[in-house]
Amino acid sequence: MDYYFQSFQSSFVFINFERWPEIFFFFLCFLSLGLYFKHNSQAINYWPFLGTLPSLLWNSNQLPQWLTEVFNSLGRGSFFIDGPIFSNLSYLVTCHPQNIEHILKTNFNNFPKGPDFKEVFDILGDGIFNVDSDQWKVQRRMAHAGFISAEFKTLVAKMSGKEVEDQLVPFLVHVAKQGTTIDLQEVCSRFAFDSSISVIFGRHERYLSLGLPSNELAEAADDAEEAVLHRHTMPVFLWKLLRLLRVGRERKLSKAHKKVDAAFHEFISQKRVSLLKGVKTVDLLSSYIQSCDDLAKSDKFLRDAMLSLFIAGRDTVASGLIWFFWLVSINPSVEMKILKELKHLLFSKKKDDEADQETKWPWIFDSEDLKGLVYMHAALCESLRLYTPVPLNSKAVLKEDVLPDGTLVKPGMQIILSFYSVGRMPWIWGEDCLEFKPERWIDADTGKLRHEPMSKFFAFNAGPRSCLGKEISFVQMKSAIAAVLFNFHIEVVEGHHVCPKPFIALQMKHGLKVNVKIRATNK
Ligand code: HEM
Repeated sequence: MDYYFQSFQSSFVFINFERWPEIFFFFLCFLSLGLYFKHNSQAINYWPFLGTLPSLLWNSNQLPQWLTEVFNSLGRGSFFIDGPIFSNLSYLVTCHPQNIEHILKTNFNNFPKGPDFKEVFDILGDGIFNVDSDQWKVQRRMAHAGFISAEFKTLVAKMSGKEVEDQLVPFLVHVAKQGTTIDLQEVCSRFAFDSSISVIFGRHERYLSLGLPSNELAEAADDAEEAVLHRHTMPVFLWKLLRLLRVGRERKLSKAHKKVDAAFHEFISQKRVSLLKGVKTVDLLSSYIQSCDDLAKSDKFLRDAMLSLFIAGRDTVASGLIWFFWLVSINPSVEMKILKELKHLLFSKKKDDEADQETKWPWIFDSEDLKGLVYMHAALCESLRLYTPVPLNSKAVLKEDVLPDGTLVKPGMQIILSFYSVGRMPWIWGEDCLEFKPERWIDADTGKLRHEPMSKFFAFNAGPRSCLGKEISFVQMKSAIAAVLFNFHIEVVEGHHVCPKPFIALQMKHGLKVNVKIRATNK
């Protein structure tokens, strides 16, 4: 025992304490290299001192794809991203369906959005996306009341049909006749903007029309979203400093903020006036104002609430549509099956004496009829699975908890739910997970939609905070899809490179350049 004590003492003497910084440095190097070799996979690197932060920053422009690569290379559904030593920065990233279910449903109260989310998305104010607990409950109750009203649902169906008939289809007819190449992503984005404004404010903006007019609100929203996204690619202190100094994208954001505020305050005051005059309109803003809730007396409350709904509806629907059109264009057999289903629907609607008559062109389907189309629904779900419009979601942790896959999470930690990766894991969807196969949603025996895939499909979130606009977004997307595919043939320009660009919703980095051909009239 003495011997050990003495040798311990002598080694103590041997260490020159004036050189402790070097010793400490070498100790850290040793530790970090150990971690580097222990944890490194091809897709993620644990750097000495810096943790995984360099990998995260390096891949911040293609986060959903990179996270998917890491999951695949590690061969598991959860991993940690750690910041530099002593930084306290720790993210758990997961795509494990049971973890996601646990976080979004089973132990919902333990995983709020947290204050960081609100800080980055400060432009949304106290809208539904930015709030937790009681504030969220109030917003959810008011929004829910608007969404479930039968009158509102009827109006959405009517308005979607009208936007398709009066704007989308005439625009494509013109393009097809001119033979010009267009960016279909821009068309989808304009269509979604108009749909969103009509559902929320009952207004017809006609952002999608010949000549592609400019629109201050749409452009301000784009600028704002781009700047908010940019905040994710730099340390918090840096974007806060840029905000304080009002330079770069932060300057753009502040200008966009003012423009959005001005437009929304104008829409709100006009709506108040028209409701006072007794003009009856069915839209979400009217439903909030007429709710008689004290909160609805505040223009600031309405501005925040409507802005969240606007962002929720515009970007997601545009994203859902563009990836669908692209996937269908490169999978002609799927396109044929959708057309077959549409033709069948059309002929079943024709009266006996009309059966032999030429079908009027362009043909616009009634959105109510589209609800029953199994194959189209399956194809749309399949496209949302592969190109999930909201690729990532983030949650904070209140109390320590163990997730179903055994991962321990602690207060202060941030969790990233990678919905994009969920759809691309062979162990979740099978070896053919990267293939566009609507059939996986259909029961081969009954020909009906299968329920099982829904348990691992998080495109619309899940649990108490699941998407309130799911039903109306299907109505809007199906109306557009049916009209576009039935009346036109979309050809992607040869050599056009398609790759995802995360925006608030998943977009195409280079847009989608297409030529539009008129499809031969169907009898
Ligand atoms: C393809 C279309 C859509 C997709 C994929 C989608 C997806 C989602 C997702 C993932 C969330 C959770 C977001 C979060 O927790 O941060 C969400 C929430 C929400 N969505 Fe959608 N959405 C779509 C369309 C719409 C539309 C058209 C509206 C309404 C105009 C809408 C209204 C909402 C609302 C109000 C919430 C907040 C729910 C809450 O926090 O309680 N969504 N949506």
